[in-house]
Amino acid sequence: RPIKIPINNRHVFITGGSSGIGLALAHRAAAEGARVSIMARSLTKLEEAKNSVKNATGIEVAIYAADVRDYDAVKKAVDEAGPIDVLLLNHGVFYALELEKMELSEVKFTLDVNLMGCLNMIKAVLPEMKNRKDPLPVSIAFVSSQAGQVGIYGYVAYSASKFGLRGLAEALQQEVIGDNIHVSLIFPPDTDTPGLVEENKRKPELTKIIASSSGFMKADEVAQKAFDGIRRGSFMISCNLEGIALSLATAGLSPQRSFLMAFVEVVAAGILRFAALCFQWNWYGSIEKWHKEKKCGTIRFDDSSSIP
Ligand SMILES: NC(=O)C1=CN([C@@H]2O[C@H](COP(=O)(O)OP(=O)(O)OC[C@H]3O[C@@H](n4cnc5c(N)ncnc54)[C@H](OP(=O)(O)O)[C@@H]3O)[C@@H](O)[C@H]2O)C=CC1
Ligand SMILES: CCCCCCCCCCCCCCCC(=O)[C@@H](N)CO
Repeated sequence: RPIKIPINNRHVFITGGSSGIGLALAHRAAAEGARVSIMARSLTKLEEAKNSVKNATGIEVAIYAADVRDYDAVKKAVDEAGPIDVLLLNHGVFYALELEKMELSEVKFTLDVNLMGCLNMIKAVLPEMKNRKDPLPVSIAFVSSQAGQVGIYGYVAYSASKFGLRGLAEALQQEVIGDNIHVSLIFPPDTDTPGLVEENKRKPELTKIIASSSGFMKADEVAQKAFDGIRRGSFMISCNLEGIALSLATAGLSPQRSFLMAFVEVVAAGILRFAALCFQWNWYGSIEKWHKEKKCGTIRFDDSSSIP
């Protein structure tokens, strides 16, 4: 059933709040009159973020330096910050690279930060969130990715971590609904952030081709969509038009609050499966073409290298 989660005057705690989407979320939360706390590893980046929010809104953000992989550090930060009304699990690491070229340590790092990091946070926050005195509904929201709705070339480890969040969120929602806690998953497309600039430096060609099926957004637009969805208590929050299609096509057995959206999901299911197959046809076409070109490329290279 529909609900409304207020943001104004509530405590919003954002992991990875010192950069990119997290920083945009911090700006927006402050602008909406929330008390804001941000957490990340680098204290320098946290202080810069604090200043930038202060300059833009006049609001003093609380900062916590901790690694989400370290449960004790996370627990200490959360205890210091006090009761949380909106927990935004936004921290994340990503490199686009074929599994073959990725070190196993990088795979493990991705899963540890993106998936276990969220579980550490939730374990630390949940007891106090459940025992809150305030009867208002509260939120736990995850920043996933469109690569957490469909597997994409180059994102083996990353997609695994983000698909993991979906299972986590579906199960968690059933466990916490009795405490008026509402779970959301946010699914951004490629978004203009320092993290993406870094990722683009060594992104496989095929990852670029396939990911370009969806749009490109500004971090601030993603933050706006995120808070609109959190306020409505939406389980799945899409950020652009392709994202809406993707969420409808992958609705599966996830909960739905809006009767209108439930109706659209049912009616659109067949045609969206058709659209999904067209996308797959296209993507596998690109993969086939790329392999062919690569083979030709090798032959040409071999030929020229045999010329003295
Ligand atoms: N940009 C994009 O194209 C998209 C991004 N996303 C998702 O959005 C989220 C934010 O991405 P984006 O803003 O681009 O990333 P950025 O790299 O710009 O920022 C990541 C933030 O997470 C923090 N962080 C990273 N590792 C840890 C850790 N172990 N413990 C605590 N904090 C950590 C970073 O701070 P520090 O390094 O100091 O710890 C930083 O504040 C991620 O979950 C990402 O997967 C989803 C779709 C698209
Ligand atoms: C049936 C309808 C289908 C609709 C179109 C589907 C389009 C899918 C495109 C997926 C793009 C994934 C981008 C990941 C961004 C990200 O997370 C990174 N920048 C961070 O690593």
